[in-house]
Amino acid sequence: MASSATLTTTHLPTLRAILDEWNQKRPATKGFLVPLAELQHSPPGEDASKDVIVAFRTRPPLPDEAADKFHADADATDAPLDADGQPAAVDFCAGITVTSAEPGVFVAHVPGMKWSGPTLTHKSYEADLAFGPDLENEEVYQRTVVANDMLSLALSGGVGCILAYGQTGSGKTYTMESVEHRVARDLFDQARVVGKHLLLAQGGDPAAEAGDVFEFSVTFLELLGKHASDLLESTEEVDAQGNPVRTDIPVREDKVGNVRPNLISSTVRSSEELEELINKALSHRRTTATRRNATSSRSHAMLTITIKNTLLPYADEGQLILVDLAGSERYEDSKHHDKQRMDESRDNNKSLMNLKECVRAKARMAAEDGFIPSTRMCLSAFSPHSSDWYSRTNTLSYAAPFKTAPPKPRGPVPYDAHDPRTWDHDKTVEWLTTQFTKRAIKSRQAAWNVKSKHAALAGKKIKPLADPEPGQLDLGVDISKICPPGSTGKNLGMLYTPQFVQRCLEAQVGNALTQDEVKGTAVDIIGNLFYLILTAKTKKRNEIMKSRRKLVTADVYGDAPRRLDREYNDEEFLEAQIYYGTDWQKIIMAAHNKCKQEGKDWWNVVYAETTDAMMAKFRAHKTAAEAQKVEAQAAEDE
Ligand SMILES: Nc1ncnc2c1ncn2[C@@H]1O[C@H](COP(=O)(O)OP(=O)(O)OP(=O)(O)O)[C@@H](O)[C@H]1O
Repeated sequence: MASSATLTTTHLPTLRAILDEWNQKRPATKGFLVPLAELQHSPPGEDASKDVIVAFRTRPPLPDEAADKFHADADATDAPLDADGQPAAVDFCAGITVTSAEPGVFVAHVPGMKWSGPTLTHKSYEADLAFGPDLENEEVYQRTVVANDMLSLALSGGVGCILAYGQTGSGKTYTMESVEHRVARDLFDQARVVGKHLLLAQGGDPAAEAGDVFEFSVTFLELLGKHASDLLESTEEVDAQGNPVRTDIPVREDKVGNVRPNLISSTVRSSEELEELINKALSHRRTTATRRNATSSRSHAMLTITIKNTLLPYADEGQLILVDLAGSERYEDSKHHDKQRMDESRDNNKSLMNLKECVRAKARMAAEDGFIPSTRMCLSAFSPHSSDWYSRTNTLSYAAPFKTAPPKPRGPVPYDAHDPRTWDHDKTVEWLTTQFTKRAIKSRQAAWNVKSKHAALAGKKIKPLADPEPGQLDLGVDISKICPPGSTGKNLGMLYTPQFVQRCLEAQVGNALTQDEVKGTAVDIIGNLFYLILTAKTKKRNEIMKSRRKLVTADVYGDAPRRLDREYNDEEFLEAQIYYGTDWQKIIMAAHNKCKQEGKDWWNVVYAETTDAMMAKFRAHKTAAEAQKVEAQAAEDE
């Protein structure tokens, strides 16, 4: 394994020739399933939204970037020079080719070295969508947010979340800012459409201002290292880099484990107001010129739009969460940073690792539970350059947990009366009928009580209420419309409260229940269903936690050598690389060359042994440094 820059710089002409040959032989690129023009005019169908979507995007090379990437490294002694002894002009060398847009497939061209000379390994990676360098932001937005109906999902009380992850300078901010502006552009129009639909379902006035059905509030959080701040807070003070100095805000956990940063929540009533707020927050975001990116956002930024349905004030609030994560940095990206930037990079990398673990845990839970309640999207951004292959592998391994396969069909699940996820259609209809029957009996009794009271006032007595004949009770709704053929308890459990309420309103028949009664009953019933699901999930989760084997990181992280007896976590691996600096690659290269001479197995034996030894040295250094620190502290205390 050679240093990415060294290997590709020295052997660029050969690598380009191999790439050309591969390009000539490969089949034509597959496009998207639906042309953009059709996508824009056909609203997404019922099943258009997926639970988890992984999208790749690679940007075009920027002017002069290729030369910079290959020659900016002061340590690169073997960079080709021109006749004047200056670094020779370097043309772009592609590190990624999109071979299919949907399903997304892109091929990463990984440089390597054999005795016979440099090699390129063409590794395929799959996602739901892959956006090549020529695609505009509008198309990316249409095919991610619009095609997956994320705005309607949030307006229906659901949660839509997009996380942009990738190496520094790969195009996350470019993509996410464009998504944010387009959400601001479209959200209120979409709210009017959905609002009108809701008003109509309730027999309300369709001409009424449907936009008033929803209330929108916005927060914008910035996380930089261990500091959280509010991007909507204005401040006059600036630091040495010209970035605003903002006060840290407390981040607390509530009783049920939700993390609650203490942010200003601003109400917005129109596209213009939302756009203004987004612009204000983005202008407050800290950026620094780094070697990889002249305007590198050094922080994670999280825009949350919370949507309250005023027709159903007791229902779940919908959320759109758009997260532009700080760029991941390798040693090569960060070695010219000052101490503060170095600390930021370390904290950023650490938090990205932690987030990855959370995503993995959530994805596994969802797969085990067979129940995923929202749409989440991981938008992975990639540099197009051949020299960035290592970071690319890292980004791909980051996206992997998102792609945790949806729960596989495991054959019929045994029926459990206390777990709606196990109910088939008939059992679900039976349960709904019981629920509405209870309500109808209550209403009937209440109506009889009123009549009886009136009669008593008039000195009369009315006949006692007879038990209803089976099947004769007027439930006020058509259950077959609430639970149409094929629909099960699990399907109902995936609806959000407003969606279920709307379904019940549309299923209303006769006069047994007023609209308000249908609404109230629907909210109670879906609440009961959620409660049953939550209880069943908690019970199952506890069982799983008891029996869960220790997770082995090797199956997800990809290329770093793993040994079951001596696991490296990625954070430590990265710290070790920073500690070794350029020596890291030198030691690896020397071991690689020796291994080739001796004809040993590189990947499973020599690479693993070499990194083991380096990690041991790094750990010893860390222990000694800690001890020194303690000693120095003790001396200072004296
Ligand atoms: N699809 C694209 N088309 C044209 N230019 C792009 C594209 N994507 C990114 N760029 C440009 O590339 C540069 C880096 O992009 P951006 O700042 O979005 O990277 P980033 O991943 O957010 O980096 P960091 O993590 O350092 O903040 C910017 O100059 C941006 O304008």
